[in-house]
Formats: sequence, structure tokens, C-alpha cells
Amino acid sequence: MFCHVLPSFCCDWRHVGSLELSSLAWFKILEDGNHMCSRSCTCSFGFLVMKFFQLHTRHCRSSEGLRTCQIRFACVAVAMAADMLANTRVGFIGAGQMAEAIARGLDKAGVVPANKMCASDVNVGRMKVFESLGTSVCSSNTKLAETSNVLILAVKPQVAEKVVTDMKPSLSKDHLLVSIAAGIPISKLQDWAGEARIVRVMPNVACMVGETAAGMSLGKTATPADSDLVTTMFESVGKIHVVDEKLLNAVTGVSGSGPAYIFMAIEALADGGVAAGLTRDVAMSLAAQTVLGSAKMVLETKKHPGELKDMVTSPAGTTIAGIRELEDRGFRSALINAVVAGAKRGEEMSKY
Ligand SMILES: NC(=O)C1=CN([C@@H]2O[C@H](COP(=O)(O)OP(=O)(O)OC[C@H]3O[C@@H](n4cnc5c(N)ncnc54)[C@H](O)[C@@H]3O)[C@@H](O)[C@H]2O)C=CC1
Ligand SMILES: O=C(O)[C@@H]1CCC=N1
Repeated sequence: MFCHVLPSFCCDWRHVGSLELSSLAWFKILEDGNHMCSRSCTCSFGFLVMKFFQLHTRHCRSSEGLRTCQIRFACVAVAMAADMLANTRVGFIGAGQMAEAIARGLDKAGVVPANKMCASDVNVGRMKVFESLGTSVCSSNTKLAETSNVLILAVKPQVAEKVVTDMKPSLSKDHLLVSIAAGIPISKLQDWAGEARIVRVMPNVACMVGETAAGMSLGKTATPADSDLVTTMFESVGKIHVVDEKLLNAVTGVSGSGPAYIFMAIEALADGGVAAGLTRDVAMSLAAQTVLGSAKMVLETKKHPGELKDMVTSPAGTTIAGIRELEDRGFRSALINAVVAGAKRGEEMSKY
């Protein structure tokens, strides 16, 4: 347990305080910290505390001694993470749809408040959108690098090379460059960015509502603290998995592009409802809520989706009539092919 916590947070013993404190006292400190931090909005202390307690109480419930140690180390980790976030200035290179989704999500979660974010964009209209969120804006990407230590590369892949190489003189090893650009490998980003540490993330647009599904891979010089920081940021707006970089195109196929497929499915379900006589409003609400509920059942019951499908499907009933139609039209095979086509396109894009 100690080995797991300490290296990832580069433990600073100043945060440990008195080792004589009982677990109750540590709880009190954590509670106060939570209260203080959520009030000052510097970071979501409660979120971090919960995360570490979930992770670390599981192993040692039986022993009060170990539990006390555990709380101490959770406290150290939480304090370090809070410090790390307190010193984080996030700059968005490109203030488009994804940057906005991430910025809104981070602010809403309290992990990085809007006033600690900055954005630069060639489109003045997009800068205005960011200003309306309470973030500052920079007149150039170079200026952004001067004010931000975590830079999120959120321009389209086609312009990424020019944007990053233009910024290279202003980038140093003190910058963490988090690229969300589809298909751009870490090796290229590293060439373009020089000394900056690189993390590549493939999130999806649902950052905006705190339900993203993301994958991430670390560049060679990225540190465990970078990994923790990016994980904390994206876990505040959904879920993130560390994957081997060669699998990031597969992540793009499933969850990066996936929302578009699901939006189409919702639209089509609603169209079906309208065709069957429902009003558009009612049909849309029923369709979206059905997708939400079904996803929740998969995540919460942990049952195989096939088993859940069977729960809905009565003998000679309505659902099997619909499933037969979907199977006739190659529904599942169409989705599989869509994911594979997206992943393949990502691979092609990485070769430009
Ligand atoms: N849209 C999505 O659902 C997802 C997109 N991505 C990736 O996120 C990145 C951004 O995508 P979107 O937000 O959809 O695109 P977008 O077109 O909405 O945003 C890109 C922004 O970059 C700005 N820009 C262009 N040149 C610039 C420059 N030289 N300096 C500063 N800003 C500049 C544009 O004006 C625009 O506002 C892409 O690389 C994409 O692959 C990743 C996951 C999901
Ligand atoms: O369509 C695209 O290329 C981007 C990447 C994942 C979602 N949108």
C-alpha cells in the first residue's frame, strides 16, 4: 500500500504532521480540509479524499493500526494532490467544442476553477465563449505557455504540427502537454514540443456533463505525478483508463467517436416513436432516458449486456420482433464495423 501511494505523489513529509494523531483526529483534519477547500474552490478535496479512502481502506479494515497508517498516507496523498492542483494553471490551445466541454466539466467539479484556466484560439468568437465561463484568454499560444503549466492541445489534428512547433521555443520541461488530438502519436508530439512532458488522452464530448469515457498514455518523460494529475482531472469529468498507446485508436473508435453513434441511435429511436404516433418531445425524452437507463444497468449490475437483453425479451413478444428486424439489418455488425473503421482512420491519421 505504501509503495503504491508514495512514489505516485512524491511524498513530502511536511504534510504528515504529527504521527501521533489517532485515526479520528485524521478524519477531523480531512473533514476540515474538505470544508475549507470546497469553500475556497481551490480543488475538490472531498473527491480526492473519497478516492483514496475507497482505494486504501479496502485492504486494512481488520486492523486499527494499519488503518491509522492508511489514513495518514491517504492524508499525505490528498494534501499532495491538493497542492498539485492548487499549482496547476490549465491552458487550452484551441478553445473549441472539446476544450469547452473539458473546461466546463473541470470547473463544475471544482477540480480546476475557471479562474485558473486560460484559452487561446484564432477565432475571437470562441475566446468570448471562454471569457463567459470566467476563464482568462491569451492573445497567442505562446503567451498561453507563459501563464500555464498544463497545456491541453485541443486543436484539430491537421493543424497540430504547426501549432506545437510554433510554440516549441516557449515550451520547457516544466510544461505538461496533454494532447487530445485524435491519431497524433506521442513520438510526433515529443518531436514537435521538444522538452515538454507529454500525455496523450482520448476523451469524449461527455466531459461536458461529467460522464466522459477516456483512455490515456504517458510519454517517456511524463512522471507518475503527471499521470495522477491527468487522472484526477479526467476522473472529475468521467472515467479514464490507462492504455498502451497503440490501443488509443481503438479507444477513439469506441468512446471518442461513440457518442456520435449513440446520438444517432437516440435520434432514430425518437423518429421511430414519432412514426408510431408519439410527439417529438415525448419520443426524444423516452429515447434518451432509455439509453441512459440501459447504460446504467450495464455499469451497475455488471451483468453481461446479452443477459440484460434477455431480461427484456419476452417469448413471442414485442422486443424479439424488434431484435429480429435489427439482426436482419446487421445492427451489431454495423456498430462493430463503425468502431473498427474509426480505429483504422486514427491509424491512418497517425501516419501523415
Ligand atoms: N469532438 C470530439 O468529440 C472529440 C474531439 N477530439 C479531438 O479534440 C480536438 C479538438 O476537436 P474539437 O473540439 O471537436 O474541434 P473544434 O474545431 O471545435 O476546436 C478546435 C479549435 O481550435 C481552434 N484553432 C485552430 N487553429 C488554431 C491555432 N493555430 N491556435 C489556436 N487555436 C486554433 C479553432 O478555431 C477551434 O476553435 C481534435 O484534435 C479532435 O481530434 C477528441 C475526442 C473527442
Ligand atoms: O471525429 C474525430 O476525428 C474526433 C475524434 C474522436 C471524436 N471526434
